[in-house]
Amino acid sequence: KEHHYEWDISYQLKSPDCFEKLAVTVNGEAPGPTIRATLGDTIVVAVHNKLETENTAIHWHGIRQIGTPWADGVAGVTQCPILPGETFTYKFVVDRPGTYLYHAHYGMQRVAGLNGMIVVTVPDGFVEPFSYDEEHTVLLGDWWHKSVYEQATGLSSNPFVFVTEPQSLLINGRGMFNCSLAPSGTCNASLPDCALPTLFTAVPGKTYLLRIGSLTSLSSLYFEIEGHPMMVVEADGHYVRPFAARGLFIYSGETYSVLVKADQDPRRNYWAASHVVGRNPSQTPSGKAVVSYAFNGNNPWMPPPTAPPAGPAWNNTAIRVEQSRAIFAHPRFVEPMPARADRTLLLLNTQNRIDGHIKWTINGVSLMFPATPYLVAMKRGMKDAYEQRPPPDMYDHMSHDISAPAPTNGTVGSPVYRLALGSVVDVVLQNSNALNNKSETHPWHLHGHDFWVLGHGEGKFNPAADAWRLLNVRDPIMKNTVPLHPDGWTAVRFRADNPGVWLFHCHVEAHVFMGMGVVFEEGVERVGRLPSSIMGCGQSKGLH
Ligand SMILES: O=C1O[C@H]([C@@H](O)CO)C(O)=C1O
Repeated sequence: KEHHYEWDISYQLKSPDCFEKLAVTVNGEAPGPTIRATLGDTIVVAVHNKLETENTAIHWHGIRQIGTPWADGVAGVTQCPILPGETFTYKFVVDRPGTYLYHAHYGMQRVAGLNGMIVVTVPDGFVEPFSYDEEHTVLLGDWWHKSVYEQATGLSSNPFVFVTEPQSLLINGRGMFNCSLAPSGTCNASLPDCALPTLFTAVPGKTYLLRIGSLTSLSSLYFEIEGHPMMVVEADGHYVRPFAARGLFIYSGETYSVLVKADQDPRRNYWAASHVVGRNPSQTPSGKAVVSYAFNGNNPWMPPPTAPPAGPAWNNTAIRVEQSRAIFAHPRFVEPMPARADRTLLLLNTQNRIDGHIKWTINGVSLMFPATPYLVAMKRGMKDAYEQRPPPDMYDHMSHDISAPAPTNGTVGSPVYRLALGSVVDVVLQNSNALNNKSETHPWHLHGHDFWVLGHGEGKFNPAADAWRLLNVRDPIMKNTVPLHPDGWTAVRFRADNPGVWLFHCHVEAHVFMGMGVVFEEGVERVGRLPSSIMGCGQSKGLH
């Protein structure tokens, strides 16, 4: 079945947390509509860029784009940006059930609000390893009152100005900001789109599947519902060995499905809350929504009688690592993993000062996209369109001290890891201290593939020692996004079996903007004829 959408992308004045601000919207809405389809369906989205003065591109996060690498939606990697006034049509197949996301992938535009969810259901007759009565989608976000332009300009300025912590956390596009903190006239609790929090209704006794996704730009979150524990059953489109939790740590770019039973006192309402973890949340109030039972006499708009839950200690890294380590494939859905890798990349992130600018580098290289999208440049053999020298597979892991800021400068460039088609690649992400002497959380997202999550560890991964023995090769979960925790490492394995050019990057919008990503290529010669609609910029001018 084909699903057709016509999307007008435009700026609109929105006040999701009562502060009025320009937001990039889909057909006037931010977040955009949820795309719903069944396994094997084709999605066709005609994107009309009505931003007047700004380009756009939309990435379908978690969709592997098998055979359609030009539809991945990353401006600079898989296509030229969509210019104001232009229409670009994405067409792709949803080939695995689960919960996925979409968002802008042009500069830092995602910060301005263009995001939403994709729900792919199983076909009739397919039995999932759990059951439920109804479902709700829960899209988590963070929100700034500064414009995306101010944020991007600060990051690329000398002196460097970081984006600061978000003013609000959003749940399905709604947040709560204390207006008394804002300059008068900018914030008003009676603005129509801010007056009420998101309401989730529940029928007493029913079991709900919550499809939770995070598209925060910076924040790592903990999501919980007062008095209602969760059973985690799906992650990034893969069934997990179910585990119970009071709440869920979720990182930007991840999705989880959890089961929640509506078995509490139906005569009152309950808070659902998101809290910042991993960074100091003192500037960011928790996100709040309300769970209300459909029960005679219960008023859905009555605030819950209790104080919202406070969430865990934001700086307790250990409990977050513990959750990461508790996620395994469901025993009946273990995807067989190749026993060993053909190639291992040890990728160290450092924060560096390059020509007076603060950048993130991976093995010394800060990624900057070339003017010609990689996919076009590589398929057409435009060798001077991007850096030909490959980036390093390893960093100097013997001598590098991860608890000290980077001692050396890096370079800014556009090199590519060229992977043999069909080969198995291990990637060990290694964290280190930024220039401020702190190690941060970095959720890494791989385009075009899922990876097996081999493990998370503390300190420095040492390939020569017995670090490999710590890895789970028995029932690793597959995901497309995984956190790299502070002061630690994360190891993943994937099969480079999807011809195309694929970004692998930190999903913190400011960090990828500062260069925290790498590009993989495999089998680009096997990619079918490129649509001319992805061309028109850089050396592909005139090929449009
Ligand atoms: O990328 C970042 O820059 C600042 C700080 O590290 C500057 O040194 C910060 O908190 C980030 O997440």
